[in-house]
Amino acid sequence: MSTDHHPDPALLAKAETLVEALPYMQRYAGETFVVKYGGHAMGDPEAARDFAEDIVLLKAVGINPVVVHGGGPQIGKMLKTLGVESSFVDGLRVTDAETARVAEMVLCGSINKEIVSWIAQAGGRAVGISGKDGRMVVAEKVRRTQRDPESNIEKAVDLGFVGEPADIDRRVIDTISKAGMIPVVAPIAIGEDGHTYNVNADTMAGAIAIALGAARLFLLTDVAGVLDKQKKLIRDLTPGQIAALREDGTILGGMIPKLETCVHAVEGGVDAAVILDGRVPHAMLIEAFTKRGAGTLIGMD
Ligand SMILES: Nc1ncnc2c1ncn2[C@@H]1O[C@H](COP(=O)(O)OP(=O)(O)O)[C@@H](O)[C@H]1O
Ligand SMILES: CC(=O)N[C@@H](CCC(=O)OP(=O)(O)O)C(=O)O
Repeated sequence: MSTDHHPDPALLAKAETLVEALPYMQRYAGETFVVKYGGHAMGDPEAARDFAEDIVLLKAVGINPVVVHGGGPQIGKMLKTLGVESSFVDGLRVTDAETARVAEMVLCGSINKEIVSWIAQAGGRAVGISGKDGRMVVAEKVRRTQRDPESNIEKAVDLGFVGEPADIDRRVIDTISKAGMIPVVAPIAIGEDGHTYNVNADTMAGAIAIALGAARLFLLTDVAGVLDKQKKLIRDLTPGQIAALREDGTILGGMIPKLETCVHAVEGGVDAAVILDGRVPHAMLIEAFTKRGAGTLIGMD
């Protein structure tokens, strides 16, 4: 028997990490975390394995994780293979009937089932669904206008079958979560008109987070979080500060709809939304269970 009372420092550090996580685990037990896994964050198999382990760990400590995934780059690749032209307006893919068919095939088919498999490999039980299943998400057609550069007149642009959630029935997700399983949702919805609608994955995740009264909305992407003009990570933001950063041109491109989703979510009752780097190993665990956190946290003033 050892008489040494000082354990290996490396083991002690591991134990301390677990103890540091305890108050966070206690705080979040029984709460819902909605996690959006973006198409860009999805590329690397190693990162995908870490992501799946984090999700299974959240479930194991009594949190209800709900995964909403993207797949924009993968849809783009398939459309190219099939010779279908694709364009974007304000970060939204213009979706005709053929594009909607391909988006549904890629999102609900290969990507959704791949994530379900990763979670299974990490020891969890995931159920892959789309917004159509159980009539969970009923979408309405997105209406946009654009200024014509020649006449300077605002004109309506038809994005086709691009939808935004108008009505969410949480029963399917609740049933899966209560059964000890993890819902994995593809951002495809049904319209009142019976058509298939393509929904931006950030928008879908935000709407589901509000409907579930989630404690956290995590948006996993391919940057460290929101960066300032010097490319330094901004750790905390409020809706007011986001409006100012948009005004001065710090926030551009895909970050604009992402932050709109975050503001909408926290104003809709989600405690906080966090933009995280999905390429960083275990970014979600660092954010949820350590004092340091990771990424940019958006909360109310
Ligand atoms: N201030 C900013 N901080 C961080 N990223 C920004 C900022 N402004 C614009 N971006 C861009 O937003 C991108 C993330 O949005 P997007 O490409 O739509 O992500 P995803 O495909 O994961 O949903 C970043 O890769 C970056 O190019
Ligand atoms: C309407 C619309 O733009 N839908 C998106 C859905 C996928 C998505 O949002 O994927 P990421 O999160 O990986 O970008 C699209 O067709 O690309």
